[in-house]
Amino acid sequence: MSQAMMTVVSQTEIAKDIFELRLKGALVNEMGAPDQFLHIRVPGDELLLRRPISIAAIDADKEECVIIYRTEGKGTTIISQLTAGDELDILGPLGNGYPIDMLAAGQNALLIGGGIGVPPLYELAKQLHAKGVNIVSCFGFKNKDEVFYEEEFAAFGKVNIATDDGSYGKHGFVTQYFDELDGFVPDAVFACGPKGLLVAVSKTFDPSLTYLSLEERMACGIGACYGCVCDKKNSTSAYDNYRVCVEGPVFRAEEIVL
Ligand SMILES: Cc1cc2nc3c(=O)[nH]c(=O)nc-3n(C[C@H](O)[C@H](O)[C@H](O)COP(=O)(O)OP(=O)(O)OC[C@H]3O[C@@H](n4cnc5c(N)ncnc54)[C@H](O)[C@@H]3O)c2cc1C
Ligand code: FES
Repeated sequence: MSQAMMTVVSQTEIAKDIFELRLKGALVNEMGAPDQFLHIRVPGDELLLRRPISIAAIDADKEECVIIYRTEGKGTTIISQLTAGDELDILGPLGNGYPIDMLAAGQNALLIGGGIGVPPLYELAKQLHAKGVNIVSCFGFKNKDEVFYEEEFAAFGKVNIATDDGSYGKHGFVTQYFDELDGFVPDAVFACGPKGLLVAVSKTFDPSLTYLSLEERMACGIGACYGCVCDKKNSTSAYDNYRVCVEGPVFRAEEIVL
């Protein structure tokens, strides 16, 4: 983990309020595991706390990486105004990403994402595909305007999409369609998205084979403030919990209480 400046290569709005930001810098050489995150200092003097955003793609040859984020408040709105050549102060890469060593060529991985939980699954899909793992992706979005990266994921396997209002793909929550996987039996399940989605995933699939990426509000991002704790299964005291920024953001479903 280092703190360094990275340069904006490009910024594109790829769906409603969803931005794809490509960054360049030596920090990319430290990136590896899918779904580690960057802790970004928002330009200007107004906002003290860094904002955590997952790494969506790593291009080591070009020393570039991609983050994809939704404008939620002041911080992400300021970041969305950056253009090529601007610089960002980044701390990272932070956290433990999705493990992939336990999967071998020919095994099956199911990727499940909700909204802005989809981006961190992209680097995962890339790395699993390179290993020869079969991939099926199931993604849920609010509506057609917010759908993104369908084609990019389709390069790695089948993509099922559902929208809350039925304006694209299947109608309803993506979690309603887990029994329509056409006989695809996952050897591991990887999910990222809102808590309701993570709860449904952990109830549906074997929790020892299911990896969930959690999002908690963060302050330090490096384990010092305990601002991001989540409940540990079978914890022995109120102080026996996990810090999402250090022990996570990815946990096996059987390790945590959602
Ligand atoms: C490990 C990690 C990875 C993340 N990766 C991504 C990503 O790849 N793409 C992306 O769009 N977002 C991601 N987030 C969420 C992102 O950090 C917040 O949306 C962002 O910090 C909001 O900052 P802001 O100043 O724009 O909004 P603020 O003004 O700080 O908040 C605006 C709204 O967003 C909510 N919010 C703020 N932070 C979080 C959070 N951490 N989790 C849930 N809700 C939050 C607030 O409750 C409020 O309603 C990630 C969060 C974590 C912890
Ligand atoms: S954000 Fe400070 S311990 Fe996780």
